[in-house]
Amino acid sequence: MMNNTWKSQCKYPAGTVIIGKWNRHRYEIVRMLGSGANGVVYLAESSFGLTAIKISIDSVSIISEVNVLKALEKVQGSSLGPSLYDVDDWENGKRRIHFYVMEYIKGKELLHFVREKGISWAGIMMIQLLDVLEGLHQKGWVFGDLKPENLIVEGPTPKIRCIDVGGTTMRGRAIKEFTEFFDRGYWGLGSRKAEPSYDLFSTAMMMINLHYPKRFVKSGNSVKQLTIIIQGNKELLKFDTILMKALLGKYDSAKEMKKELLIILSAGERSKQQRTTRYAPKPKKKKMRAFLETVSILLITMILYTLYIYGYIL
Ligand SMILES: Nc1ncnc2c1ncn2[C@@H]1O[C@H](COP(=O)(O)OP(=O)(O)OP(=O)(O)O)[C@@H](O)[C@H]1O
Repeated sequence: MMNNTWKSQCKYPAGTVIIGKWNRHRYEIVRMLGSGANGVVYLAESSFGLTAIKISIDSVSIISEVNVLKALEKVQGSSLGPSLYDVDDWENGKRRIHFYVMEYIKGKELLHFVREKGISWAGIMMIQLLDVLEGLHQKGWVFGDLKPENLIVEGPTPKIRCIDVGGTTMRGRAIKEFTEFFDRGYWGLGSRKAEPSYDLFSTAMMMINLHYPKRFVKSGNSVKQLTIIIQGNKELLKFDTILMKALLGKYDSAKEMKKELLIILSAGERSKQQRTTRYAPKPKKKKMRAFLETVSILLITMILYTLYIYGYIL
């Protein structure tokens, strides 16, 4: 983990040019995107277009994140993490800096997106996430540090993407990075062993967080506390059974959780449609009848007219 002195030494102004020692690609810093425990991320112009470049003095953390990005790319059909473009070192006169270059993911943080577009998007985003998690788990990985800040919704057709893969851990090992609110160990509801149920717990906590943007701390019996929280929100209550199952580690796979979530979401859609049909005025049927009448009259008139012409000519 980098300390603050190292972090401040990884700070560069806009216009700084980074040239890779080995691959010789050139990157011009546009601005800082953010900094984490292991490095600083910049937006940079390059021959790849606009990219995000993560720099660090810690080669081990860079290598380990690069390995995770490579593994994520191998998950069939998944584009959860950013694509990896380049890995290199930069000698800037003073010291050697390690960096990797990835796709710049432009979008809104999950919490902002749901706040802006409406809470009904929360379930849809969770379905997308569960889909990707299933692929990831099958490849032997567990995401680990799932939280809304790490998830970005991009594109005109909203798609969930992840900007921090630092917590991704091989199945069976101890989770590398976590955030208390989303960590089942903190809530006393399971271990920090990397297994699918760890991610599913975090997914359930994320769903809770989307409905309760102000996070809360553990107080007393976790199961009781979380049950009261879920039941205290009308929207969240619809997902009661699924959330409790995920919190208690009752799902073996993301696929199973996704299936049950889909059923709840589609039942909600159906009842919404029924409500609209029941209360909406019914001018459509009348319009249709009038249209059919006009068509019949026109047809009959045309037939009579043809017969008349035919008779006249004869
Ligand atoms: N590929 C990317 N596209 C767009 N923004 C990015 C990308 N990668 C990182 N960022 C931005 O840079 C910030 C820092 O990212 P980084 O992965 O270093 O750390 P973190 O997620 O904040 O913390 P930590 O790694 O300690 O959990 C992110 O919060 C995000 O705003």
